[in-house]
Amino acid sequence: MELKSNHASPVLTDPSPLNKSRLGIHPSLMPFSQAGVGPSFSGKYVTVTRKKPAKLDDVRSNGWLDAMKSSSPPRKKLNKSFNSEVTSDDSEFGYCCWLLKYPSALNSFEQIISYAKNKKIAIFLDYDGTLSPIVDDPDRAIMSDCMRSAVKDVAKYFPTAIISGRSRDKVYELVGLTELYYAGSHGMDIMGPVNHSVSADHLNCIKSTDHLGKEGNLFQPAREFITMIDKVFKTLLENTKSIKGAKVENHKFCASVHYRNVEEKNWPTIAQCVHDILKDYPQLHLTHGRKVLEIRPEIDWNKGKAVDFLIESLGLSNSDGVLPIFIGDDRTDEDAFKVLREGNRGYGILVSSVPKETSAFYSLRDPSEVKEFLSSLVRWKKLEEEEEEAEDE
Ligand SMILES: O=P(O)(O)OC[C@H]1O[C@H](O[C@H]2O[C@H](CO)[C@@H](O)[C@H](O)[C@H]2O)[C@H](O)[C@@H](O)[C@@H]1O
Repeated sequence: MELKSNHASPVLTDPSPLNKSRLGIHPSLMPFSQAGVGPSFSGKYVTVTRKKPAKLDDVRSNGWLDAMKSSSPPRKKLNKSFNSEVTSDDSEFGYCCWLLKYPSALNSFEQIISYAKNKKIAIFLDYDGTLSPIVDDPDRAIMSDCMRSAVKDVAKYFPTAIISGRSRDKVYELVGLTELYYAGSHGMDIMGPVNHSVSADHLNCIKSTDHLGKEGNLFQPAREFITMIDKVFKTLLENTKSIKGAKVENHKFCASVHYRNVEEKNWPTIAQCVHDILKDYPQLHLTHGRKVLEIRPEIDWNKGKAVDFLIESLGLSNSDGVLPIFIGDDRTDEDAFKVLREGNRGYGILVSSVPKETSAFYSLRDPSEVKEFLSSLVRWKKLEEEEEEAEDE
């Protein structure tokens, strides 16, 4: 592990960004071009040219199981050379070493705000594992009242959006704050501010109204897939119903199969169910989340593109005076971290209590540190505004 600190400038070299094969997806299941294969959709972002994946008899051989095992960090790891459990002191040491590369955003707060001075900050937040702790039952991933008020406060000072893997309706129901923008299904369902130039540029972007009747720009680049995802969801529900602990969710533009509560000996069966579905739908592909397999449309769209879309919608693109900050904990958040890092544009902050490979720039240990970070931003901004007012008087 490289121990050199990288916190001298907001964005440095990308530490070997994650790619599909490293996420455990066998190359034979990765999308590749073959003209004329798959339906032709009209949307600007649909790039369905994938051939059916080769038949794999055993999901063990294609890397899915390895990816499933590593998809949420174990609390303790075995030290193979000594055949003993790594002590918590060892884990803490490993975490401290990792912090040199991905410094705590709390400890680096002064540095962050000195870079943010005279810039307009835009905040992008993931939900699960970031605003709410990871729990066994996805329906019980409740955000605390103090986190809700921290997010509400932050939205008073900075444009703030939630970008979640859940459906937009579900994440709105969980967060319940009208002052935010919401993107569901990993950014495939965005309700952003009205911006006429944006809707003209993007197909599938229409004027719409939100839950409270407020007008916004609704962007759904995978609209054509709604019926297909619903069908896939129903099949998954049927095919996994005998697997104890399995849970399937329909997020409208993607479907999730949770195996957190499934005995590990049954994980191959879960993987096989998902694998069998993907064989029938070459227009869809797999991504791995935290103890969850997700089936998504094969379109060129992700949380990173959603961040770009929202920045543009907010009228903040093409400006050096903008500092986007994305806070997330999941592999799907890496797309957003990469967009900010590669464009030298802002800060990705990974929420993790264990060392992880990431394209984020800073880290926070858990949702309670996320809350502290958001509150610190609010305190700093308030003070800055008070000082400006005092100077004007
Ligand atoms: O992008 P996110 O907002 O982080 O959503 C990602 C997934 O979050 C949920 O699952 C995860 O959190 C659950 C509750 O803590 C946990 O039980 C599960 O194991 C995690 O994978 C959600 O249920 C998924 O559909 C989202 O894709």
